[in-house]
Amino acid sequence: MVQLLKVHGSENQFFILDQTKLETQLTDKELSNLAIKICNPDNNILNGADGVLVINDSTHQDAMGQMRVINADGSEAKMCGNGLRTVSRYLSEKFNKDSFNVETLETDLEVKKSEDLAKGVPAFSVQISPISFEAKDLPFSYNGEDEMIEQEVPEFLPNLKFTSIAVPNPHLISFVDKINEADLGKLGKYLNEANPYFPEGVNVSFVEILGNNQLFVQTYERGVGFTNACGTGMSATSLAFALLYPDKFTDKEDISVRNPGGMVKTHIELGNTKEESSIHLIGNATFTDTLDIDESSLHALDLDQFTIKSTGEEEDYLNFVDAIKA
Ligand SMILES: N[C@@H](CCC[C@H](N)C(=O)O)C(=O)O
Repeated sequence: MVQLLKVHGSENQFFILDQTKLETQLTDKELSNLAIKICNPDNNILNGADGVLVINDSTHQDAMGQMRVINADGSEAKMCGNGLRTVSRYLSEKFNKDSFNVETLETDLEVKKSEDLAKGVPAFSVQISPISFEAKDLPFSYNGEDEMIEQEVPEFLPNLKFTSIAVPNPHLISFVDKINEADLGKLGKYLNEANPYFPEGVNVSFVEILGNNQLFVQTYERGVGFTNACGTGMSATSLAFALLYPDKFTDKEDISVRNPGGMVKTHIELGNTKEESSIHLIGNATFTDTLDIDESSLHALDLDQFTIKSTGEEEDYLNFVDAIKA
């Protein structure tokens, strides 16, 4: 028997698969097909998810495990901030450690257990790195520009300005007075189909500034569509906020970032260059259900065979969300 977990960070939903527990690891093709099937809400497995987080042994000694991120459409991303918090909790409980490194596709990231956000709402703080603004790292192409910072791009939407940051997955951010979901959906869809600007697609976030060090972020994710929250998106947005709105930002305090699924905190320290800045993302790591299945059924993608049990944690999370709304 193998056990998968259904988890979320700010209701950005994932299934965790610990490949180290399998006799035969799933191939990349099997992982991609698993994500497409299990994440599709029409298949009625806990209402689907935004992706699958795959845990492997680390390829070297400095990290306690490796995280891979497979989006709901089967594509692979370099990073996932909300997902990394849940993987950190999983590894922390597996190895009984509160502070360690997790290997991701581009680099090792420092993670550590934080104070619970509320009763029954465990939280982790994760480093978000590396940071790049360079067109080649997103990648994007627009009028031969090397970077896109508070740039008007009428081809995207008139009257808005856009900033693009890789952390290292790609983000396009626009600060708006009021989020227009229809515009966000249209632009997100356009930039994640074949288009001349972002050949590998991009996560698109619209941001409202609610006050000093207070943001609301909504994201249309590459490989997924609208999500309740995107951790790397809220992290890249917080850096853009610190750089573009110095009168509203202080590094003495965390930034509070609300999202449709709840709230996270980010901590930004600006560096000598913007790329040398540091970003930490702090938020819930909630395990909602366990899913048991024979390894053979998993390889055969016979997902009707899951035995599913609730952990009871979601009630505490929803109480926390009610409390922050009050
Ligand atoms: N939800 C994630 C980001 C997941 C990857 C993204 N869809 C991409 O393709 O870059 C997060 O919390 O960061």
